[in-house]
Amino acid sequence: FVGSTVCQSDHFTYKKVYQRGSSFAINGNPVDRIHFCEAMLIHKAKGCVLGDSFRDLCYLLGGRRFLEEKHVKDSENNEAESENRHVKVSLAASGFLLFCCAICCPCFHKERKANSHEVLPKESNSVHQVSSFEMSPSSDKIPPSPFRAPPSPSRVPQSPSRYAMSPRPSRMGPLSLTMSQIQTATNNFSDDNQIGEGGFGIVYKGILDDRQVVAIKRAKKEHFENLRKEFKSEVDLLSKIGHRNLVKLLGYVDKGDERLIITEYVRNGTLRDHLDGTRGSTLSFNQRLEIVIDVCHGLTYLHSYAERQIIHRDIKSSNILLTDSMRAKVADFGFARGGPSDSNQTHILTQVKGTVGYLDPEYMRTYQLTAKSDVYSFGILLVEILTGRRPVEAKKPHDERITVRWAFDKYNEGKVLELVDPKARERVDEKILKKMFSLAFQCAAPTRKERPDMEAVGKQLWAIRSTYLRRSMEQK
Ligand SMILES: Nc1ncnc2c1ncn2[C@@H]1O[C@H](COP(=O)(O)OP(=O)(O)OP(=O)(O)O)[C@@H](O)[C@H]1O
Repeated sequence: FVGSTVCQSDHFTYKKVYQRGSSFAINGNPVDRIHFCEAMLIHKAKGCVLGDSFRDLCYLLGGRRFLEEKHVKDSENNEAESENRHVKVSLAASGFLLFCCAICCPCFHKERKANSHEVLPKESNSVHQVSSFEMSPSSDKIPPSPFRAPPSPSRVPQSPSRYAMSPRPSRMGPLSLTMSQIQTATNNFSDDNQIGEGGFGIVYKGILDDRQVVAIKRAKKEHFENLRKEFKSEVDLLSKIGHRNLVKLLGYVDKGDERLIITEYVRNGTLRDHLDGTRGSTLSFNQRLEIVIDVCHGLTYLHSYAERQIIHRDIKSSNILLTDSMRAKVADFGFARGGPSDSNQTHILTQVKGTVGYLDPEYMRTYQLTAKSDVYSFGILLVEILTGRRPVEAKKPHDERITVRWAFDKYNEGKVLELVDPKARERVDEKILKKMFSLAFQCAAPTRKERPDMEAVGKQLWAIRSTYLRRSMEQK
């Protein structure tokens, strides 16, 4: 069987040979099924109508099923194996490489306008409820949130002992709480105490005996087994870090059928809430600047100053919590993992995890994770905070759906003022805006070598901020 379709300027073909499997090609270049379906998904988001055979082939586009054939294993401990696999993955992806660069690179896009493709999203319908996911090799279980699939313990080798489950109930951090104290603190996990829900489970507000207010994340029981690694990862990494721009771990419970993570309570909602205006007032430019500087400081600490480098992997506006004084704290370390442990290693080869719209396209393509993947997400976040738009806006016209690309086009047309969040309260100097967008595009460059590290980003942000403050003083 040979299937063929043309979407925009791309020609998709696949062949199914009896008892010999299938082969896939885009514009004549062989690619694997994952990349084939990802590319189809991008075109689908742009309005290309797929025939039944293509829909079946990439069954559940926008869901996870078509990702099941990805056989990439976590390989922190097996460098030789991972390098081999890397070669295989790279070879499989080579035909797709040019195509992918063209769609993911805002810089590339300028030259290729006539022949352009959508940037990234695998799940463009995710936009208004962007949620984390991981590209897991196999998972028939229903993911806890639409795009967050549970890991697959059967195929993914358990990572080193730092992720291994302790059979004993364990607590750490300054708090040592019993289950009954937690039940009292949360009114027996009452709905009134519920403050949010994510892929891991429900988050409750708890008030301890000494009136201290805490946030308690309770793993969903139905995904218990699958969330083990995420739980351990979050607890383990959070316990090793301490920075004012990172949510503090206070304790955890790992007993019987309960997995709870207790962190400091950050009471002023998420950055996304503030961008949406659901918290009343809207953010001033200075507040936006200070928030991104805080996030940048948190990430700089994780990447360069923590005991061991930590890559967050899920930087997004709903994971940035704000205090009453509008200082930002990075939360949700469920997908975080240690960076390369040895200085000869440039990257780690691992499953793709993160949130649609914020995911580094190079990591998606090669499975090579470095701290620069966080830099990419930070670039997307920067565009989001300046424009107020989510990374993917499915309800906008086609050419505005991928916010970073829309912004890049406008920027190149010299229309930077049109990019500013209409909810922003003040008019900001165009030169300052240009510097901010330019920095965002550097961070969201298609390959990691083009992106600055977080420390360099911080320096640029400080310089922008001092220019902004100077100009504001001059205007008074
Ligand atoms: N420490 C905290 N203080 C105050 N509110 C919190 C805290 N942690 C989480 N929340 C609230 O709970 C919500 C859910 O958080 P959680 O980290 O579980 O999921 P998420 O990041 O929104 O989604 P996903 O898990 O799919 O990435 C957050 O959006 C936030 O509103």
